[in-house]
Amino acid sequence: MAHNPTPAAIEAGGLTKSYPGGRGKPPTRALAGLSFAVEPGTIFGLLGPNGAGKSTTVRILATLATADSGKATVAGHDVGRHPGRVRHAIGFVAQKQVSDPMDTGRENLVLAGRLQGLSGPAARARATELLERFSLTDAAGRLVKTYSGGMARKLDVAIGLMHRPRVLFLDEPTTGLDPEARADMWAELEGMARAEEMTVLLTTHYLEEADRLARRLAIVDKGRIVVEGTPGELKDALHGDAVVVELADPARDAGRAREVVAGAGLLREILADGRFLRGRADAGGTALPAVLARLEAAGIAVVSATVARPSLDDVYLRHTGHVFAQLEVAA
Ligand SMILES: Nc1ncnc2c1ncn2[C@@H]1O[C@H](COP(=O)(O)OP(=O)(O)OP(=O)(O)O)[C@@H](O)[C@H]1O
Repeated sequence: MAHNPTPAAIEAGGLTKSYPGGRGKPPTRALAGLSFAVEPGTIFGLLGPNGAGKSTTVRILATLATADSGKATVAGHDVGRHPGRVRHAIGFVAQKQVSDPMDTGRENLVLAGRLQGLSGPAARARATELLERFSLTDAAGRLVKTYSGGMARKLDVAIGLMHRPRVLFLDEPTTGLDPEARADMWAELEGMARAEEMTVLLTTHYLEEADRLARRLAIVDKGRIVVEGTPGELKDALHGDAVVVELADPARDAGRAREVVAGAGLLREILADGRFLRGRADAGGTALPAVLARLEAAGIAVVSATVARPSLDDVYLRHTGHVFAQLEVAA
């Protein structure tokens, strides 16, 4: 008998979506045939700059928008045919605050639970559990308007979890948070995903966030997925470390330095970039001393030299052809 693999918790196949341009302008193509699948119980990251199509994808999967073509299932339900079943199985944490600032944290949670169909005692018990999980117990009785941005964001995530969804959509959970609140949120989300055994689809425009939280991630550019894999796989596929040498007198030496290094066969993809000579090597730590020795022998002075493992920035550049812009959205 054929082995029946575990069905994906989220499956998107060939999604397309255009928005009308208005005033005779051509339509905006937000999704141009986007496909991916998420294994149950894992965090999957959709990574891309503003306008790449991440929110549109999440809105279609959460049944808040319809695709022009393509197919999607969430928790085994077709989003087009059974939107009610999908809604029952998911939690959706949008970018906008959903809690009521004039209620306490606990009141917000209990009300959300009641709206989602929990009994009073069940909603109160779940609220207590989630307040504890997100380190909000001490603030539970305070009005949300007194919360910091990070606390309000954590409360929003807790609201999305009240009915124990099997799949959680998190749309840019740390946009607008300061670095300390962001790090705190990452730690909370890691613990939450483990404890709740949920599937999480996270959209983000922070490379570091995807690297830290996602088991697998896909880079979205212009409405399609350009590459997908674990953060490690994507970085390893770049083959080798980045070696960077800063020249003391680039105007005089850059061309010759490039020739010397290329001639020795120590680096590949060599690029003279202003003061810097960049290249790749399988083992940067071994290649660098040899590169420096050759340059010294050729009388070329060096100011500094570094070896770095490839980062997701390098992955992004390789697959999209442009540098990742870390766009900060004002809170
Ligand atoms: N309601 C709409 N009407 C017209 N165009 C839209 C609408 N929503 C999104 N778009 C356009 O579709 C494209 C994809 O937008 P989308 O919001 O999905 O991207 P995103 O990657 O989520 O970006 P962000 O990080 O800003 O949320 C963009 O060009 C955007 O301007």
